[in-house]
Amino acid sequence: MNMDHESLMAFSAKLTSTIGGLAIIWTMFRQFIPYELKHHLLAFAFKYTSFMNPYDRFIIEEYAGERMNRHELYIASKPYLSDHCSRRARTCRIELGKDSDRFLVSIGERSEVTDDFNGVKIWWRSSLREPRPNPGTSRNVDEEKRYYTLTFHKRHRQVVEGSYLRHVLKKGRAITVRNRQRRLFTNNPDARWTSYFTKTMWSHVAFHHPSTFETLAMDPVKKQEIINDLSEFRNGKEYYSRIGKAWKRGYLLYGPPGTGKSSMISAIANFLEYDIYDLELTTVKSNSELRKLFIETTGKSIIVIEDIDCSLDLTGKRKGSKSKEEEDKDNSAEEKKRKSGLIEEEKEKVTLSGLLNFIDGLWSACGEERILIFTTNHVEKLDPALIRTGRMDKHIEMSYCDFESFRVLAKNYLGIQSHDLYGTISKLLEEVKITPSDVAESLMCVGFSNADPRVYLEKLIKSLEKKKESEEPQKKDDIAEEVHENGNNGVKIANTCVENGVVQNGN
Ligand SMILES: Nc1ncnc2c1ncn2[C@@H]1O[C@H](COP(=O)(O)OP(=O)(O)OP(=O)(O)O)[C@@H](O)[C@H]1O
Ligand SMILES: [Mg+2]
Repeated sequence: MNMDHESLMAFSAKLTSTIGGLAIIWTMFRQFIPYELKHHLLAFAFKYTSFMNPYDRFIIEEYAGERMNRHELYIASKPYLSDHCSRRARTCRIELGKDSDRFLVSIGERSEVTDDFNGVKIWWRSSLREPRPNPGTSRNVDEEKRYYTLTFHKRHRQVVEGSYLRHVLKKGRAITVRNRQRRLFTNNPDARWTSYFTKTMWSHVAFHHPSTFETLAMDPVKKQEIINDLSEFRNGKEYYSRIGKAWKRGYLLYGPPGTGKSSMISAIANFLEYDIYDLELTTVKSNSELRKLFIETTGKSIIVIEDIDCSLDLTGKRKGSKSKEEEDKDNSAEEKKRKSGLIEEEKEKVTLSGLLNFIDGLWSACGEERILIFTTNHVEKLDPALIRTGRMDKHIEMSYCDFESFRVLAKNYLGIQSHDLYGTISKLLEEVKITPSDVAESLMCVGFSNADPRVYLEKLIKSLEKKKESEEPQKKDDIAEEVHENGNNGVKIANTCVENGVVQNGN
């Protein structure tokens, strides 16, 4: 025991003197060796050590090149490591998973795990590079950077490069789809790019909307057509690349307020399991801001612009549709504006042509698997250029409640498939225009789960009858107008029609 202690002392004395010696050599090396020679010696030492070191390293940074896009491999690595290796990590990060019923474990910052791929060992390390402070200012020179380092034996380089990274990407993406909590993004008017790197144009919340195609009241044939269209789109990656078209699709939803346009968007998002980007155009200041917003959207997402007719002045101010005189007038007005500097301001504004550029122009070149949905209550107000086929691939009309739609709502709200009052309701729905939203209002029975459906169906009948009565004078007015146009002969015919409750052309 005593002997051991002595040898330990001797060893530590030796170590101290060796370190001291090395320090002296290093100081002499720095001070007395000429720069050129020093450079050559260091290069040689580096070559020698890397020759002796049998391990290679790959670095996967969070942002590749431009800070606009996160590196796909980096994004996929996190779920991959959580799923495959987190059990072996000493420091883990815990998050609440989707539906809040289980925890997601991922490897923590600056921790290491080992992966095994067909007998090849790969060491992963997650790192964080702190931002460098800018002396004299409160700002930093750059941003913090996250990255993974993969270390593996040189002889496995081909396997890692050839198949392992692809395996990580594929598995990571699949796990992301399985685990992901869908999000609802909104463009935040206060989020300005104070720094090019930090500000994101979108803020988000978890998306939980219960609307599905099952709960959506509309013509069942039309509904099935939409479901098929969406399924084809979701599985259409190869098809789109074969025909040389960007993997994107545009829908225009139109119809009166309360007919289910927003409910349809939620149903589509739930069906496809996509995120939603709700783009509020009125807060977008310029076309360049719009471009940044579009570029920041991710795949598997729906970009929604609601009430498109109210968001922009979409009346086409296109050349060609104007006469020579009008164009001359415009040109002189533009000249005046240029002089007063107004033209610069206008250039910045979000315009119809700016929007159209993203739909089928430059935006098509970046990103894929995106659906663009416009909604409007006044389809007739839209510029034909905005809704021409190819730009908006599918036009879907959401209309007033018919009997089929009522049946869906009655099933949703009252849990019934049929009732002896259905006949009366069916007849009234043929005569009265009522939105699904108003029908839903009558059928709502919050907190009375045992309530008799008859009570609510009768409530609906009452509101339909009331609506019918209020519509009668309008119908009479319409007929009177026609009669006025058709002269005396028509009066007799029209009066007879009104008395019989029939509305028809009085010619
Ligand atoms: N087709 C429908 N199927 C099921 N529920 C509907 C339907 N239409 C309307 N509703 C009900 O009415 C409410 C309002 O509908 P929604 O917001 O989808 O209408 P909208 O067409 O988007 O109206 P707006 O044009 O005012 O935005 C919904 O919350 C939903 O409960
Ligand atoms: Mg809506």
